[in-house]
Amino acid sequence: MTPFRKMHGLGNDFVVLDGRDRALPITPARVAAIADRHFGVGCDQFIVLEPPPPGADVFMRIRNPDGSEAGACGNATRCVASLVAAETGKDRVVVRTVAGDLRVERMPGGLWRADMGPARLRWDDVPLAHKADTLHLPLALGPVADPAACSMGNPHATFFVQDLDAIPVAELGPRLETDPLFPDRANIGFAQVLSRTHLRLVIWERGAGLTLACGSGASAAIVNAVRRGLTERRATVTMPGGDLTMEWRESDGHVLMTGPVATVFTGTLDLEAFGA
Ligand SMILES: N[C@@H](CCC[C@H](N)C(=O)O)C(=O)O
Repeated sequence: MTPFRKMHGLGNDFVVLDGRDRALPITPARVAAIADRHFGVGCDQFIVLEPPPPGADVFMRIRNPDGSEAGACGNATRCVASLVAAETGKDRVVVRTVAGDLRVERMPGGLWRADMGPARLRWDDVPLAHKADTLHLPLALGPVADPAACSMGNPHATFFVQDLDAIPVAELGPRLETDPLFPDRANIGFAQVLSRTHLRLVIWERGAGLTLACGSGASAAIVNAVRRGLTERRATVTMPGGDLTMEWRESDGHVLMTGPVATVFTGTLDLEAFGA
Protein backbone atom coordinates (compact mmCIF):
# COMPACT_ATOMS: atom_id res chain seq x y z
CA MET A 1 0.00 0.00 0.00
CA THR A 2 1.17 3.52 -0.80
CA PRO A 3 0.47 6.37 1.62
CA PHE A 4 -1.03 9.54 0.18
CA ARG A 5 -2.17 12.94 1.37
CA LYS A 6 -5.16 14.87 0.18
CA MET A 7 -4.22 18.57 0.06
CA HIS A 8 -5.71 21.68 -1.46
CA GLY A 9 -5.05 25.33 -2.11
CA LEU A 10 -8.35 27.24 -2.17
CA GLY A 11 -10.22 24.06 -3.07
CA ASN A 12 -7.91 23.19 -5.99
CA ASP A 13 -7.30 19.70 -4.66
CA PHE A 14 -4.47 17.23 -4.96
CA VAL A 15 -3.61 13.63 -4.25
CA VAL A 16 0.03 13.84 -3.16
CA LEU A 17 2.27 10.75 -3.22
CA ASP A 18 5.84 10.50 -2.01
CA GLY A 19 8.11 8.89 -4.59
CA ARG A 20 11.37 10.15 -3.12
CA ASP A 21 12.49 6.83 -1.62
CA ARG A 22 11.18 4.48 -4.31
CA ALA A 23 9.86 4.86 -7.84
CA LEU A 24 6.08 4.46 -7.83
CA PRO A 25 4.22 2.47 -10.51
CA ILE A 26 2.27 5.49 -11.81
CA THR A 27 0.70 5.38 -15.28
CA PRO A 28 -1.66 7.87 -16.98
CA ALA A 29 -4.50 5.34 -16.64
CA ARG A 30 -3.89 4.97 -12.90
CA VAL A 31 -3.77 8.73 -12.46
CA ALA A 32 -7.12 9.06 -14.23
CA ALA A 33 -8.65 6.28 -12.12
CA ILE A 34 -7.42 7.70 -8.79
CA ALA A 35 -8.44 11.25 -9.79
CA ASP A 36 -11.98 10.10 -10.58
CA ARG A 37 -14.36 11.64 -8.04
CA HIS A 38 -16.74 8.66 -8.00
CA PHE A 39 -14.55 5.59 -8.49
CA GLY A 40 -11.28 6.95 -7.06
CA VAL A 41 -10.08 9.42 -4.42
CA GLY A 42 -10.85 12.43 -6.60
CA CYS A 43 -8.56 15.38 -7.31
CA ASP A 44 -7.83 18.19 -9.75
CA GLN A 45 -4.15 17.24 -9.94
CA PHE A 46 -2.13 14.17 -9.05
CA ILE A 47 1.21 15.14 -7.52
CA VAL A 48 4.26 12.95 -7.01
CA LEU A 49 7.26 14.10 -4.98
CA GLU A 50 10.48 12.82 -6.53
CA PRO A 51 14.10 12.98 -5.29
CA PRO A 52 15.49 16.50 -5.14
CA PRO A 53 17.85 17.32 -8.00
CA PRO A 54 20.95 19.40 -7.12
CA GLY A 55 19.90 22.93 -6.17
CA ALA A 56 16.31 22.04 -5.25
CA ASP A 57 14.60 20.66 -2.13
CA VAL A 58 12.16 18.45 -4.02
CA PHE A 59 11.05 17.59 -7.56
CA MET A 60 7.29 17.90 -8.06
CA ARG A 61 5.68 15.98 -10.93
CA ILE A 62 2.23 17.29 -11.85
CA ARG A 63 -0.42 15.30 -13.67
CA ASN A 64 -3.96 16.24 -14.62
CA PRO A 65 -6.95 13.89 -14.17
CA ASP A 66 -6.78 13.02 -17.88
CA GLY A 67 -3.27 11.64 -17.27
CA SER A 68 -1.44 14.50 -19.04
CA GLU A 69 1.60 16.09 -17.44
CA ALA A 70 1.82 19.82 -16.65
CA GLY A 71 4.80 22.14 -16.15
CA ALA A 72 3.22 24.29 -13.44
CA CYS A 73 0.66 24.18 -10.68
CA GLY A 74 0.73 27.21 -8.43
CA ASN A 75 -1.53 25.86 -5.71
CA ALA A 76 0.30 22.53 -5.50
CA THR A 77 3.62 24.37 -5.38
CA ARG A 78 2.59 26.05 -2.13
CA CYS A 79 1.23 22.77 -0.72
CA VAL A 80 4.36 20.77 -1.57
CA ALA A 81 6.65 23.51 -0.24
CA SER A 82 4.75 23.50 3.07
CA LEU A 83 5.26 19.72 3.35
CA VAL A 84 8.98 19.94 2.70
CA ALA A 85 9.28 22.88 5.07
CA ALA A 86 7.56 20.87 7.82
CA GLU A 87 10.04 18.01 7.28
CA THR A 88 13.18 20.15 7.11
CA GLY A 89 12.33 23.11 9.34
CA LYS A 90 13.15 25.45 6.46
CA ASP A 91 11.16 28.63 5.81
CA ARG A 92 12.31 28.77 2.19
CA VAL A 93 11.97 25.84 -0.19
CA VAL A 94 12.95 25.34 -3.84
CA VAL A 95 10.44 23.20 -5.74
CA ARG A 96 11.61 21.98 -9.14
CA THR A 97 9.15 21.05 -11.90
CA VAL A 98 9.71 20.09 -15.51
CA ALA A 99 9.43 23.84 -16.25
CA GLY A 100 12.09 24.99 -13.75
CA ASP A 101 12.65 26.05 -10.15
CA LEU A 102 10.01 27.75 -8.03
CA ARG A 103 11.09 29.46 -4.80
CA VAL A 104 8.52 29.38 -2.02
CA GLU A 105 8.64 31.08 1.37
CA ARG A 106 6.60 30.96 4.55
CA MET A 107 4.62 34.13 5.24
CA PRO A 108 2.74 35.23 8.36
CA GLY A 109 -0.75 33.85 8.98
CA GLY A 110 -0.15 30.36 7.60
CA LEU A 111 0.31 31.69 4.07
CA TRP A 112 2.97 30.73 1.54
CA ARG A 113 4.41 32.90 -1.21
CA ALA A 114 5.60 31.23 -4.40
CA ASP A 115 7.76 32.94 -6.97
CA MET A 116 6.11 31.54 -10.08
CA GLY A 117 9.02 32.71 -12.24
CA PRO A 118 8.84 35.02 -15.22
CA ALA A 119 5.76 35.22 -17.40
CA ARG A 120 6.76 34.30 -20.93
CA LEU A 121 5.00 36.38 -23.53
CA ARG A 122 6.22 35.25 -26.97
CA TRP A 123 3.81 33.37 -29.21
CA ASP A 124 6.11 30.33 -29.33
CA ASP A 125 6.47 30.36 -25.51
CA VAL A 126 2.74 29.85 -24.95
CA PRO A 127 2.90 27.98 -27.41
CA LEU A 128 0.61 29.04 -30.24
CA ALA A 129 0.27 27.13 -33.50
CA HIS A 130 1.42 30.15 -35.50
CA LYS A 131 2.87 33.60 -35.00
CA ALA A 132 0.35 35.97 -33.39
CA ASP A 133 0.20 38.91 -30.99
CA THR A 134 -0.17 37.29 -27.55
CA LEU A 135 -1.83 40.46 -26.23
CA HIS A 136 -4.71 40.05 -28.69
CA LEU A 137 -5.19 36.48 -29.86
CA PRO A 138 -7.30 35.93 -32.97
CA LEU A 139 -9.80 33.81 -31.06
CA ALA A 140 -13.50 34.23 -30.32
CA LEU A 141 -16.33 31.92 -29.28
CA GLY A 142 -19.91 32.87 -28.42
CA PRO A 143 -19.85 35.82 -26.02
CA VAL A 144 -16.04 35.89 -25.52
CA ALA A 145 -13.31 37.25 -27.79
CA ASP A 146 -9.82 38.74 -27.94
CA PRO A 147 -7.98 36.92 -25.10
CA ALA A 148 -4.39 37.58 -24.07
CA ALA A 149 -1.99 34.66 -23.64
CA CYS A 150 1.21 33.86 -21.82
CA SER A 151 3.11 30.91 -20.42
CA MET A 152 3.67 30.44 -16.70
CA GLY A 153 5.47 27.17 -17.42
CA ASN A 154 2.10 26.05 -18.77
CA PRO A 155 -0.12 27.64 -21.43
CA HIS A 156 -2.77 30.19 -20.49
CA ALA A 157 -5.23 32.41 -22.28
CA THR A 158 -7.26 35.02 -20.38
CA PHE A 159 -10.54 36.45 -21.68
CA PHE A 160 -11.59 39.74 -20.04
CA VAL A 161 -15.37 39.92 -19.69
CA GLN A 162 -17.87 42.48 -18.37
CA ASP A 163 -20.03 40.02 -16.41
CA LEU A 164 -18.47 36.74 -15.36
CA ASP A 165 -21.81 35.33 -14.22
CA ALA A 166 -23.13 35.58 -17.78
CA ILE A 167 -20.33 33.40 -19.24
CA PRO A 168 -21.16 29.69 -19.82
CA VAL A 169 -17.68 28.58 -18.76
CA ALA A 170 -18.38 24.83 -18.77
CA GLU A 171 -19.66 25.05 -22.33
CA LEU A 172 -16.93 27.32 -23.76
CA GLY A 173 -14.01 25.93 -21.76
CA PRO A 174 -13.53 22.55 -23.44
CA ARG A 175 -13.84 24.05 -26.93
CA LEU A 176 -11.34 26.84 -26.21
CA GLU A 177 -8.92 24.50 -24.39
CA THR A 178 -8.65 22.40 -27.55
CA ASP A 179 -8.75 25.19 -30.14
CA PRO A 180 -6.19 24.49 -32.92
CA LEU A 181 -4.46 27.76 -31.97
CA PHE A 182 -3.08 25.89 -28.94
CA PRO A 183 -0.98 22.91 -30.06
CA ASP A 184 -0.48 21.83 -26.39
CA ARG A 185 -4.06 22.82 -25.48
CA ALA A 186 -4.41 25.68 -22.94
CA ASN A 187 -5.80 26.66 -19.58
CA ILE A 188 -8.60 29.15 -20.21
CA GLY A 189 -9.29 31.99 -17.77
CA PHE A 190 -12.36 34.26 -17.73
CA ALA A 191 -11.62 37.43 -15.76
CA GLN A 192 -13.77 40.33 -14.69
CA VAL A 193 -12.02 43.49 -13.56
CA LEU A 194 -13.64 44.67 -10.31
CA SER A 195 -11.15 47.49 -9.70
CA ARG A 196 -7.52 48.38 -10.48
CA THR A 197 -6.48 46.08 -7.62
CA HIS A 198 -9.10 43.33 -7.80
CA LEU A 199 -9.91 40.69 -10.42
CA ARG A 200 -12.54 37.97 -10.34
CA LEU A 201 -11.47 34.83 -12.17
CA VAL A 202 -12.93 31.50 -13.20
CA ILE A 203 -10.63 28.94 -14.81
CA TRP A 204 -11.26 26.06 -17.15
CA GLU A 205 -8.11 24.00 -16.62
CA ARG A 206 -6.45 21.99 -19.33
CA GLY A 207 -6.87 18.30 -18.59
CA ALA A 208 -8.96 18.97 -15.48
CA GLY A 209 -11.95 21.17 -16.35
CA LEU A 210 -13.52 23.65 -13.95
CA THR A 211 -11.55 24.02 -10.74
CA LEU A 212 -12.17 26.19 -7.69
CA ALA A 213 -8.81 27.94 -8.08
CA CYS A 214 -5.73 27.92 -10.29
CA GLY A 215 -2.49 29.55 -9.16
CA SER A 216 -0.84 29.64 -12.56
CA GLY A 217 -4.15 30.89 -14.01
CA ALA A 218 -4.23 33.72 -11.47
CA SER A 219 -0.60 34.49 -12.40
CA ALA A 220 -1.49 34.65 -16.09
CA ALA A 221 -4.55 36.79 -15.32
CA ILE A 222 -2.58 39.47 -13.43
CA VAL A 223 0.10 39.51 -16.13
CA ASN A 224 -2.43 39.83 -18.93
CA ALA A 225 -4.48 42.43 -17.02
CA VAL A 226 -1.39 44.59 -16.47
CA ARG A 227 -0.34 44.22 -20.11
CA ARG A 228 -3.81 45.43 -21.12
CA GLY A 229 -3.61 48.40 -18.71
CA LEU A 230 -6.54 47.07 -16.68
CA THR A 231 -4.97 46.67 -13.22
CA GLU A 232 -1.97 47.61 -11.12
CA ARG A 233 0.88 45.12 -10.76
CA ARG A 234 -0.38 44.11 -7.30
CA ALA A 235 -3.92 42.84 -7.10
CA THR A 236 -6.19 40.35 -5.37
CA VAL A 237 -7.52 37.58 -7.59
CA THR A 238 -10.80 36.16 -6.29
CA MET A 239 -11.70 32.69 -7.56
CA PRO A 240 -14.62 30.45 -6.54
CA GLY A 241 -12.40 28.84 -3.86
CA GLY A 242 -11.03 32.10 -2.46
CA ASP A 243 -8.39 34.78 -2.88
CA LEU A 244 -4.78 34.87 -3.96
CA THR A 245 -2.62 37.95 -3.54
CA MET A 246 -0.71 38.48 -6.77
CA GLU A 247 2.15 40.67 -7.90
CA TRP A 248 3.82 40.89 -11.30
CA ARG A 249 7.17 42.27 -10.13
CA GLU A 250 8.50 45.07 -12.28
CA SER A 251 12.21 44.52 -11.55
CA ASP A 252 12.49 41.02 -13.04
CA GLY A 253 9.09 40.09 -14.52
CA HIS A 254 8.54 37.33 -11.97
CA VAL A 255 5.04 36.64 -10.66
CA LEU A 256 4.57 36.31 -6.90
CA MET A 257 1.57 34.42 -5.59
CA THR A 258 0.56 34.32 -1.91
CA GLY A 259 -2.12 32.01 -0.55
CA PRO A 260 -3.03 29.23 1.87
CA VAL A 261 -2.40 25.48 1.96
CA ALA A 262 -4.35 22.67 3.62
CA THR A 263 -4.05 18.94 4.29
CA VAL A 264 -7.53 17.48 4.66
CA PHE A 265 -6.82 13.78 5.08
CA THR A 266 -4.25 11.04 4.70
CA GLY A 267 -4.73 7.45 3.60
CA THR A 268 -3.25 4.55 1.67
CA LEU A 269 -3.76 3.41 -1.92
CA ASP A 270 -3.27 0.09 -3.63
CA LEU A 271 -1.91 1.53 -6.88
CA GLU A 272 -2.12 -1.80 -8.72
CA ALA A 273 -5.87 -1.87 -8.02
CA PHE A 274 -6.32 1.18 -10.26
CA GLY A 275 -5.65 -0.54 -13.58
CA ALA A 276 -2.44 -1.01 -15.49
N1 LIG B 1 -4.21 23.96 -10.75
C1 LIG B 1 -2.95 24.38 -11.23
C2 LIG B 1 -2.66 24.15 -12.69
C3 LIG B 1 -2.57 22.66 -13.03
C4 LIG B 1 -2.04 22.31 -14.40
C5 LIG B 1 -2.93 22.73 -15.54
N2 LIG B 1 -4.20 22.07 -15.54
C6 LIG B 1 -2.19 22.47 -16.87
O1 LIG B 1 -2.42 21.42 -17.51
O2 LIG B 1 -1.36 23.29 -17.26
C7 LIG B 1 -2.49 25.69 -10.65
O3 LIG B 1 -2.83 25.99 -9.50
O4 LIG B 1 -1.70 26.40 -11.29
